[in-house]
Amino acid sequence: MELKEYWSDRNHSRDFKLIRIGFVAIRFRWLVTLLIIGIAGWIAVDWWVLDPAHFKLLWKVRLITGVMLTPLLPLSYLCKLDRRWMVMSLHSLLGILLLFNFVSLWSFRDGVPIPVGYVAFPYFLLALLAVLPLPIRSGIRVAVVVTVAVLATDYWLDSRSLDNGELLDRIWLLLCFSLAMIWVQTGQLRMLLDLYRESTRDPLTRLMNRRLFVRQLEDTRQHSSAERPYTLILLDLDRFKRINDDHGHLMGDEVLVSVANTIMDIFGQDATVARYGGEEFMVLLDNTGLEQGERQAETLRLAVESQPVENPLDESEVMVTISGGVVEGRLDSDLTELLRQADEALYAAKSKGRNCVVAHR
Ligand SMILES: Nc1nc2c(ncn2[C@@H]2O[C@H](COP(=O)(O)OP(=O)(O)OP(=O)(O)O)[C@@H](O)[C@H]2O)c(=O)[nH]1
Repeated sequence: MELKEYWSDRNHSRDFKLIRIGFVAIRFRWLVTLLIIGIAGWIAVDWWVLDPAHFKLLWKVRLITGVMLTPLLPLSYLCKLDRRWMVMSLHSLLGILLLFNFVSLWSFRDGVPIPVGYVAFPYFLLALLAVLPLPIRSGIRVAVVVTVAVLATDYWLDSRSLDNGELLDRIWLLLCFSLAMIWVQTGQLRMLLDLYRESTRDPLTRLMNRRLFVRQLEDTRQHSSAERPYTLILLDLDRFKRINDDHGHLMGDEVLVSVANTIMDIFGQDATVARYGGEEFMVLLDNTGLEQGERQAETLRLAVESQPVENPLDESEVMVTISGGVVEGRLDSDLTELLRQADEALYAAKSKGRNCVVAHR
């Protein structure tokens, strides 16, 4: 769990960014729907508590605000596609609501007592925005925008409040609500990150699982070109059942973790590595042709062969080897066919006697 993951979405993977934005978009849509109903529905309360002249002005303000918020509903569907739409939608929401806050408070400028629903609106807004799983940096931005707008509105409409303790009181209250909002938002983000990890990581090796790998593969395919192919390496541990049978499943697990670590040592951040099945691993090398991929698979095979795995129970060593099938993909590749070809190449490597790499040509 790293703090920087909570600080900014720059530290999130592309896949998680898309998932989070999708989640934010759904909550945003509900938020806007509730605000439209709430702001327009409040007309009934105003009719009850305000004098007729004041009511005549404010019901129009409320209705116009509701109408201004409505385009944000279809916009929220675009948010799922691009982060910029999300940022624009959030800014628009804040802009419209803070303008509503300004105009409605302005209508009370003649010394008419302000009903609590209007005084509390900015705090209510901060509480509502807590439902969005935003990183801390975005939460701070929202809090600063709301705080500055509320204080500017106060100053503009009632500069008297600067002379007494009211200003300090407001700042203090806004700070408390802002901190609570950021705290809840971070909690939501953490929950989302935890759920994402649970559903995309293999618990034993901590590599990504097959589900996420297939999504990454599709993403790589879409960004590939004739000059920029990608290569898949399907790896399978040789005679792994025998290791389990001879040394126990605990040792089998130890071997899987050790091979996963070796793959990560060899490829590091340059590749997408997944535990594809029980004793199968998949490596995706972006911007890599077949020959280069084959060479890298061979380097990995040698590394695994030269690193026996120590049995934690009796400190004996177990020799491990892997076989690999290598295949090159293009923009127009059918991924199901590509995976079938990788499987075929792996099968050929097994048939050749194992502990070798075969490329599909
Ligand atoms: N310890 C352990 N074993 C696993 C795990 N997942 C799958 N296996 C075992 O992996 C073994 C795979 O065996 P096989 O498919 O027969 O393959 P193999 O013995 O490696 O033989 P070849 O692939 O033909 O070289 C099975 O015994 C599974 O029980 C796991 O998470 N931990």
